[in-house]
Amino acid sequence: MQLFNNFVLATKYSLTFSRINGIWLRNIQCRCLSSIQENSTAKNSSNVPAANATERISHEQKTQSQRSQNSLHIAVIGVPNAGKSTFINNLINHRVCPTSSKVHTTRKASKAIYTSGQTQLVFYDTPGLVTPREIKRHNLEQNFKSAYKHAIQHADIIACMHDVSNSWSRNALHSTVLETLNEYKHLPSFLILNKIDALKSKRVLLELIRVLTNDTISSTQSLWSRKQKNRSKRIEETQDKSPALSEEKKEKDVSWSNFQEVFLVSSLTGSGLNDIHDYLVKVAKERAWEYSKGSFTDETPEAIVVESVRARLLDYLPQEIPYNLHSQIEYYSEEKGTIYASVEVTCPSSRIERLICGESNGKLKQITERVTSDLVETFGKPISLTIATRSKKANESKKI
Ligand SMILES: Nc1nc2c(ncn2[C@@H]2O[C@H](COP(=O)(O)OP(=O)(O)OP(=O)(O)O)[C@@H](O)[C@H]2O)c(=O)[nH]1
Repeated sequence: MQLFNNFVLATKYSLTFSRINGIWLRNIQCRCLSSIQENSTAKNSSNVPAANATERISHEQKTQSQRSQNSLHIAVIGVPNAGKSTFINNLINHRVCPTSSKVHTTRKASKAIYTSGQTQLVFYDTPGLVTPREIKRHNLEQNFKSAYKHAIQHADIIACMHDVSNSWSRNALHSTVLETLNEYKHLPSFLILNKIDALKSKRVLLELIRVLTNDTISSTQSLWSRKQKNRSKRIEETQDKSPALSEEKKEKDVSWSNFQEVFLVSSLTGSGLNDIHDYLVKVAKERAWEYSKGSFTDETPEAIVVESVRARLLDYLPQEIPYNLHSQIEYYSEEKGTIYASVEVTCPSSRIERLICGESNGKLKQITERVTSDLVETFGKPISLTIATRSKKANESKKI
């Protein structure tokens, strides 16, 4: 449903193309979009000394309102392509994390922030959990594996995303996921069975819940709304018992016994996301917000532009080719409410560069259009984007 909304929003943009100095520019005017706000820490404002009575009152009011603020930091983990970024974007109803149909779209842990009522949810979108072999195969950065650790260390709870659409892998939690859950067993965790829309028969889900939770959560229990009453008690009990559990009881190597809850969702269609939202709001901790109300991410706009280009290159180019490209920002500015950005994509050879550009630069134009509309959704502002390709060997560049 949320995707449909995005589509409706997208139809409100008027699109124009212009070619300046041989460069295709696509200017998108959007009519009714809110603007993304700069991140600023709300926390620090409590340290400002009140200079006079009025300031003191407003300071006290602020402190009072901070006292009633809740927040929760959620690390979303899972194997590559499980749907972590899609889940976060659709739960917070804002396109913050780049997504693609290929694995390893997310290369570093980034935050997506959602504030509703008194509660601020901070999601950590983490790179897919990988083995050293996969790091080599997909030319991943050396710090790829440690990126999610940094995220989990700052999390209050772990959301474990499991793709049920793949009949080969759905019957077991991946070894990297189990290793991570075990390493951070002091943190509460919950299981998300994602992509249920792709299942022909939902009956398989009951057995999956049984197997993946080691029979500790039954399918009827997994409906969160039915067990809210026992929730707090159970979290405390599990947290106390976690270390002992791991010593006394050996986990089956496909399951995890300490999940607090199980949710069945389709991140793509939005089905089941409201239940997770309500659950997270309920378990949020009484704590002052770290970000101001309008913040959606802690990423710089330049980084968002580059990552969005990278994500669409993954979508549009075959096999391993996009993994060998290097994208970097050439230019970024904002003038009169419009973003102007240029990204350079370095290709390993002119053959690959030709492949990206396509006949008469048709493919590069398509990619540029797609990234542009992604970025309009993210920033809520018109954007004029240029993607330039350059071959490492030929040292010449093409621009669209
Ligand atoms: N059918 C279906 N597809 C989904 C769902 N959620 C995500 N996808 C698709 O799965 C693919 C991967 O989604 P991402 O959100 O990029 O996955 P990720 O886990 O962040 O991937 P990495 O960056 O590799 O870690 C995309 O093509 C999504 O459209 C879902 O609920 N149903």
